Amino acid sequence: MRIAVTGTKGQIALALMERAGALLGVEVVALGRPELDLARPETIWPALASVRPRLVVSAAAYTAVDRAEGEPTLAHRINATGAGAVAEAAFRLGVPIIHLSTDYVFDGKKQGGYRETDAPAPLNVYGASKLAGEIAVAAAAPRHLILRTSWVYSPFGTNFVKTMLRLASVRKEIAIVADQCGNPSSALDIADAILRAAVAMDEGPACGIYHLAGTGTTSWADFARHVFSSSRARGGPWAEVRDITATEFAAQAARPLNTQLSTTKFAATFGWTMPPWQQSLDEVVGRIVQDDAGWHTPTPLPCAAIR
Ligand SMILES: NC(=O)C1=CN([C@@H]2O[C@H](COP(=O)(O)OP(=O)(O)OC[C@H]3O[C@@H](n4cnc5c(N)ncnc54)[C@H](OP(=O)(O)O)[C@@H]3O)[C@@H](O)[C@H]2O)C=CC1
Ligand SMILES: Cc1cn([C@H]2C[C@H](O)[C@@H](COP(=O)(O)OP(=O)(O)O[C@H]3O[C@@H](C)C(=O)[C@@H](O)[C@H]3O)O2)c(=O)[nH]c1=O
Ligand SMILES: [Mg+2]
Repeated sequence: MRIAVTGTKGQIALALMERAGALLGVEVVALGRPELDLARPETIWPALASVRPRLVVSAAAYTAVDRAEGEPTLAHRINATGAGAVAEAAFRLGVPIIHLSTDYVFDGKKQGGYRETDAPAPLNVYGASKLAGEIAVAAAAPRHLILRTSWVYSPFGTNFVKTMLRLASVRKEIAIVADQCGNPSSALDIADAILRAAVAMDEGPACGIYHLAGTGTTSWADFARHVFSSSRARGGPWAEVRDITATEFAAQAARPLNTQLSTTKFAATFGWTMPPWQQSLDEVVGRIVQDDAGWHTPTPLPCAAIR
């Protein structure tokens, strides 16, 4: 099965390529700028048509949550109009689409886990643009899965885990928001889930919105604490975490306080639950610490070795 994924350097696109690479008979073709530019919808059909995929995974997006507050038009063009054009192209090709969305479509005021039937009410521009994207995708492509995930981290690209390890290599203590809760999700686990859903979509008419996230809920502060204990155990950087409130952190974009996602619908439909976040995080931290010699104090090389 040939899968086209949007975005060439995104976390989920790279994770999908890695995970599909281990499977016989699955090929992933990544499409990104300049050939496929979500901000230039006229590029989308030619790029996707040239690949002739059996399934489209729509993973590229404008994901800079704070920057989006100052660029609402661009965020909507990419995350809503662009996503809709990808879905239109999938429909025209006669193939299903799996589109990625976010926990930030919710306002975070619910106690407990959000279900697919709960009403979205985004607090920030990014969340509003992604909600508009969900609506555009569903309208353009009847054979769609919209997977809302959250707090994505991986060995790839930019994410909270890598930011924390970089900060810890230069700071002893880091102040981190402790009053926002959610489900950290490994992009590698999400890729495994996408591949399962892809097979089910190929065989039947699965469609609709599904929540898909790591098992277990935490705060950003406790998430960081776990990153540091895991890194420290492997000789990587670590720092003390000081709890602060979101109000104290004063980010540009408002963020929801609780976006725990209930994943029972995905589990019941596709027979798959993501592992506990701590387990997946340990694996990812291990890879980051091992891969990046920059976290360790460099050992000076003897002159002979340099020559
Ligand atoms: N990161 C997270 O915590 C979460 C992400 N999601 C959603 O999951 C999906 C994947 O996220 P993730 O892998 O983390 O994303 P990343 O931020 O890692 O990557 C985003 C990708 O989108 C590409 N992109 C941005 N603008 C355009 C454009 N105009 N045209 C084509 N490509 C573009 C980027 O390209 P380039 O590399 O060239 O910049 C990059 O490859 C997104 O839909 C996101 O909204 C949902 C919940 C949480
Ligand atoms: C860097 C840093 C962040 N924070 C806070 C800010 C924020 O409340 C929280 C997380 O910050 P980030 O900017 O990494 O996370 P953010 O960009 O809000 O992450 C979101 O990205 C989008 C794409 C999604 O879809 C969401 O699911 C979610 O993962 O941590 C600190 O408290 N201290 C720090 O030193
Ligand atoms: Mg961010």
